[in-house]
Amino acid sequence: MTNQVKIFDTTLRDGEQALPASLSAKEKLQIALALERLGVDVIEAGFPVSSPGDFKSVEMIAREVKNSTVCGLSRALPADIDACGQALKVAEQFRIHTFIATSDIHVNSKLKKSQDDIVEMAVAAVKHARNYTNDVEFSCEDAGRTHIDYLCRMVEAAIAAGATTVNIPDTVGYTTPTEFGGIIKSLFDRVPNIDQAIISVHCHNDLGLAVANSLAAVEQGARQVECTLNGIGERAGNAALEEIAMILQTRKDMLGLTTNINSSEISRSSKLVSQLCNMPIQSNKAIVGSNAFSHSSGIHQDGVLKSQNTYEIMTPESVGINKNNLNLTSRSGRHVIKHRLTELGYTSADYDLEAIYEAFLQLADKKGQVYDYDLEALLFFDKQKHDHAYYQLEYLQATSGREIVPSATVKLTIGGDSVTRASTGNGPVDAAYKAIMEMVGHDNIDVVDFKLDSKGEGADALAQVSVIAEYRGRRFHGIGLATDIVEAGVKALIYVLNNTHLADQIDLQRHQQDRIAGV
Ligand SMILES: CC(=O)SCCNC(=O)CCNC(=O)[C@H](O)C(C)(C)COP(=O)(O)OP(=O)(O)OC[C@H]1O[C@@H](n2cnc3c(N)ncnc32)[C@H](O)[C@@H]1OP(=O)(O)O
Ligand SMILES: CC(C)C(=O)C(=O)O
Repeated sequence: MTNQVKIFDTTLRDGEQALPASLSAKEKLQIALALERLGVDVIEAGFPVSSPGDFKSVEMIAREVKNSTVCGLSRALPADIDACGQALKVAEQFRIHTFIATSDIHVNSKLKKSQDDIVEMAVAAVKHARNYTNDVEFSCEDAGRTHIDYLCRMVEAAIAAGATTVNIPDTVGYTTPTEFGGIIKSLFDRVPNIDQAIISVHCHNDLGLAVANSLAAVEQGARQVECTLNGIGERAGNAALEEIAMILQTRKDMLGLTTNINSSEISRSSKLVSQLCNMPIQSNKAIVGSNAFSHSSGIHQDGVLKSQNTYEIMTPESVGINKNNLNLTSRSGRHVIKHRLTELGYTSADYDLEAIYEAFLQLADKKGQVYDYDLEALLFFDKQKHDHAYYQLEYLQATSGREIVPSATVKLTIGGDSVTRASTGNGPVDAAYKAIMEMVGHDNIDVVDFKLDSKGEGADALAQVSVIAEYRGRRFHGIGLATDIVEAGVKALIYVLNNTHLADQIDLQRHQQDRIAGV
């Protein structure tokens, strides 16, 4: 048996299921490219049949990603599998992942079919997927609560039908490590054709055991782990990729296993996901929490100063965290910005130095000192900027205070034309939003959530606003970052508007294609 464990990342599929609003195709692509740099073997990019937007983003990722296998999920239904095949066919290497539940509770109460019917559907689905690719994964949903005899029967049938990876999910995070490891061991002991497929695991964190269960499975021979960055996913989430990767790397002495993960990419990939998904990382989170490499008590600090490994079992650098000792201010030049970005793990292909430097100077003039977080935020927003964004903010002035009516004047570029409006409201953000909505003419956008966070250190922190808005029955997420709260709020709304505009365009294209096809 190989000592290589494949890392199958499902941040864009199971992870996205946990978000209150979908990511845009562009955001998903940004995450997919980060996952590729991180070295994941398989990127589960989405569930193509679920919506035209998901189909498009899977197709876009399939086209752009070259060094990881791109995968799409489907129920055990021909139409779902066909959607995967269509969306993925542009990829250099792709996998179709099909699944059906096998536990009594799901078979009887949800699928309402017999066990024989379910085996038949699974076999037919795997065979159908093999018409598109030789790389087919089959999952027994809720395997953790499936009777072991039936699970063995299903795994054997799926492999005989052509599944090259068989995944054993603990869908509801119910099992304990000894129990889950035991399930994997039983499969290896009892399924006669098991060596013809890779056994994979997909553990949820309902009892906080997702990583421990995945590790127990690997110790029993599983050679693929499904996981997500920062552990995001349905309910309490999935096994955290960064924890699995660093356990295997740090305890190679005991486990003797390797992965293809380039661990120095972990920190910035994790930040990107946290930022785009608006899912803050708890400070004591293993590997990527802000306290993961901080030492606060005297005995620890003394130990670390004498020898870092007294209290650090891995170095911050090994996960891409670099300690900064250069102060970045408006007196800094391009060289130091480039140097710092290189230290943070970015290459010149990741940014436009002139654009970043200009944004940096503006920020430094307002803030004095610019921290790593600020620099990464500038990079992040630079990447977000579409050169031809339909809606762009040109000018904003807002007034508020006691005993006056809050008002705002906003100038936007809309599809290349400049438009200005002024409005009043119950606060400056409300006034600016009213002015924008009037210009945009959307009375069907409903802002359902507005969250303000401070990002960075102390009173110097930047304001980050996250907005969720409903538009034509779907939810869109936007983020805005600025030294000024009103500006951050306006940028977040404009971000949403650009995403709704892209979604409208995808729908329009789809209608045109349907019309041509005579549907
Ligand atoms: C454990 C997991 O994470 S599984 C992945 C979860 N992800 C998603 O659900 C993606 C988002 N979902 C969607 O967009 C929609 O639910 C769709 C497009 C997939 C399906 O929508 P609808 O056709 O309206 O069906 P709906 O979601 O209401 O119900 C699911 C149906 O699929 C059936 N089903 C569920 N799993 C499977 C499966 N693996 N194979 C075949 N059928 C299945 C259910 O029994 C139900 O069928 P029924 O209508 O005959 O009762
Ligand atoms: C579809 C499968 C792999 C899944 O997400 C689960 O069982 O949790």
